[in-house]
Amino acid sequence: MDALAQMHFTTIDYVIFALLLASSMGIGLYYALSGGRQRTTQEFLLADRSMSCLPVSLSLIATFQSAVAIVGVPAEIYTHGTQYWFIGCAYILGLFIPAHIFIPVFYRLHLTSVYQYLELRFSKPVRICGTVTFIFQTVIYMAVCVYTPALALNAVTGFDLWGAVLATGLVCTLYTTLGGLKAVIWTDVFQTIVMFAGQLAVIVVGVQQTGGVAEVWRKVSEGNRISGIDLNPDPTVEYTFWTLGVGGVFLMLSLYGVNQAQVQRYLSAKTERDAIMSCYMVFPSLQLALALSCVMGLVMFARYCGEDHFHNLGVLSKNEMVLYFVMDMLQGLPGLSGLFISCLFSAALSTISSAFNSLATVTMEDLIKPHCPSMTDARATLLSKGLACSYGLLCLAMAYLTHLMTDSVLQTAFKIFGMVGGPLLGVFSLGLFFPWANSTGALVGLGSGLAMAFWVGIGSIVTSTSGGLAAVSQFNCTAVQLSGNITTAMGTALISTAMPTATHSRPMGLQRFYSLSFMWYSALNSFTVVITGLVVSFLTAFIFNLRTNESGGGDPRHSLSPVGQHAVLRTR
Ligand SMILES: CC(C)(CO)[C@@H](O)C(=O)NCCC(=O)O
Ligand code: NA
Repeated sequence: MDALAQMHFTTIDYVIFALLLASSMGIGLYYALSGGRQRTTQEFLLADRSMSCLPVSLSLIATFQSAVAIVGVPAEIYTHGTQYWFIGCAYILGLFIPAHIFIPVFYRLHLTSVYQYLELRFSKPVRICGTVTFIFQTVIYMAVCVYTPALALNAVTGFDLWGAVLATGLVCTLYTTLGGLKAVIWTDVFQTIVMFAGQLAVIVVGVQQTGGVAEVWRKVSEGNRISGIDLNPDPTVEYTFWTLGVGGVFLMLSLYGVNQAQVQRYLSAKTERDAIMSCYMVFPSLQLALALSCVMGLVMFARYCGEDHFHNLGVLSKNEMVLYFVMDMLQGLPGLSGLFISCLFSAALSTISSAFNSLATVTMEDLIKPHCPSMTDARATLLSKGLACSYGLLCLAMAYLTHLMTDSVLQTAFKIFGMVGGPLLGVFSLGLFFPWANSTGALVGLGSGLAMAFWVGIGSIVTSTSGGLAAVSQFNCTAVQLSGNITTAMGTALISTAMPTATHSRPMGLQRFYSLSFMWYSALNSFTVVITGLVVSFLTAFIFNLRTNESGGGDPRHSLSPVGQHAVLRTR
């Protein structure tokens, strides 16, 4: 670890990092003191529904692009090759469907919380269950998000772990509480630019130091990192075209279609057209973000492939590789490591600020307001600020629990999205696409979707076969790296990658079910909700019909009242 201990920040690096935090605070203060001064819930939670499409779109990509993706994707490319890049295909349908199906419905209903839709379409209990599920999902996700950059920074530079967690958590809590959604969106814009700039700078310097684009290309192709399209239909292989391009669409729908954080941004747009445009504009920026992190993984591979001192990486986890690479490469270039650290923290801040604001929104709109109909808007605004602040503090507490994290935060995030976001996508799809689905169906469906999610999810953790490691059959540089003293997860990853596929025994029965690729979690769990929901809706409608017929008739059409409700919803 000697090489690691030498890595330190210069003053200019600290200044750049401090500037990031200060500018974010500044934007928060500006929106606390300008406009309506955050005195109404309309302004605090929905930015007065006055935003244009450009800031909204940059804010949309910032929400789910956290430090998890910045450190996770390059590590994934480094160990598995470029197959992961095919997730870019899922962005097409994953954004087109929200733009033309979800946004028009939610925007025209003039919602504040997306869960109001569930009450209008089904019933109050469905709305509450949806909200609680969302709160659960977001709280664990944001804990991972605030912890990831702090942990990486601590491992590589010795920077105090809890100092970094506290700095992010507190700064973010402050500007979110002061400036409301306007501050959240405009800091997202600023932070997205810093994020792109940091990644781009590292790539440019990395390519230069490795000897140019041609040299990088030669090394990654010799190391077999450029993957062709993998059409293997086996659903237990982590990354194939099917898991990424098809399973990924459901992941994208649960994030960009029905997640409160994103829907709230669509709703803050000044017109429906702006909302749809912003969704379209996410496409190029998200492709850019994906390309930058994939290329970073390739450059990282090109730099370390076959180098002796690289065995140092063996003592790092997958989550720390990128930062090690960056600090190693940028030594002697003051300012650049500060820029990259700012990039990591920008990504994290923009994600957790969205989480705080959306959590405050749903708690206020779905859990508190319905019980206090006489509350004044001034009171509600004050309470929302208190909620945003409390969720910020809760996030710090949760980060403390994230000690138990697995070795890949990227996979952890995808599992959270699939296990909890998947069932939510299912409930909304049930309501939107199946007019005859009823409230009982939705409730039982959501329950079974979550049960299915935790069955497979926990099964995969217990048997720890989740997807296995898609073997890239030849890995030229492995031999050199394995000579180091490899004790940790990343070492294991390399060993498994290097293992010939033949020795990798195929799991059978339940084992096979548990080893389903986590990229399919969203699809599996949302389908479970829809199918169970439909079956239960038919059964309950049938029983209801029997009863009304027994009790001497009544109009059988009454049993189809959900259709009526749906029609009302559509014509509003
Ligand atoms: C969710 C996608 C695929 C698209 O936004 C990407 O941003 C990503 O890989 N996110 C990982 C989770 C995170 O960065 O927190
Ligand atoms: Na982010």
